[in-house]
Amino acid sequence: MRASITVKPKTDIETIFPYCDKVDQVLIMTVEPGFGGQSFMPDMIPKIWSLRKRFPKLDIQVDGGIGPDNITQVSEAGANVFVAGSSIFNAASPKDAISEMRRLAEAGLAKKKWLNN
Ligand SMILES: O=C(CO)[C@H](O)[C@H](O)COP(=O)(O)O
Repeated sequence: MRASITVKPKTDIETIFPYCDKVDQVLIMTVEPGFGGQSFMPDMIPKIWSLRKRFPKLDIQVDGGIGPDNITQVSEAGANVFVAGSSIFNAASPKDAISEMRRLAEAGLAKKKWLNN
């Protein structure tokens, strides 16, 4: 079993810091939870940086409007688990969309930018 905490957009990331060493994963919502097809909220990116710097081994998941246009940004910030609905199911080739996002995410994570920012 894996334990996880989910953080909604209006919740400060610092609120959960005391519990992060007790869970396997934190899900940072990048839209208000409710339904697919919403626009990614770029102002959630600093939460990812902040969490990754403090917890280098934590799984950090992002959910909401994730696609090829923003997966580089969120992976460079330290997100390593991605929920993508519309960007895959609305793509001409879902298979190609997944491959491209996987490539971009792996490249973003490989930079380990959070070590220097
Ligand atoms: O349910 C959601 C929010 O509550 C998710 O955002 C959704 O499942 C993912 O879809 P999309 O990639 O279209 O945002």
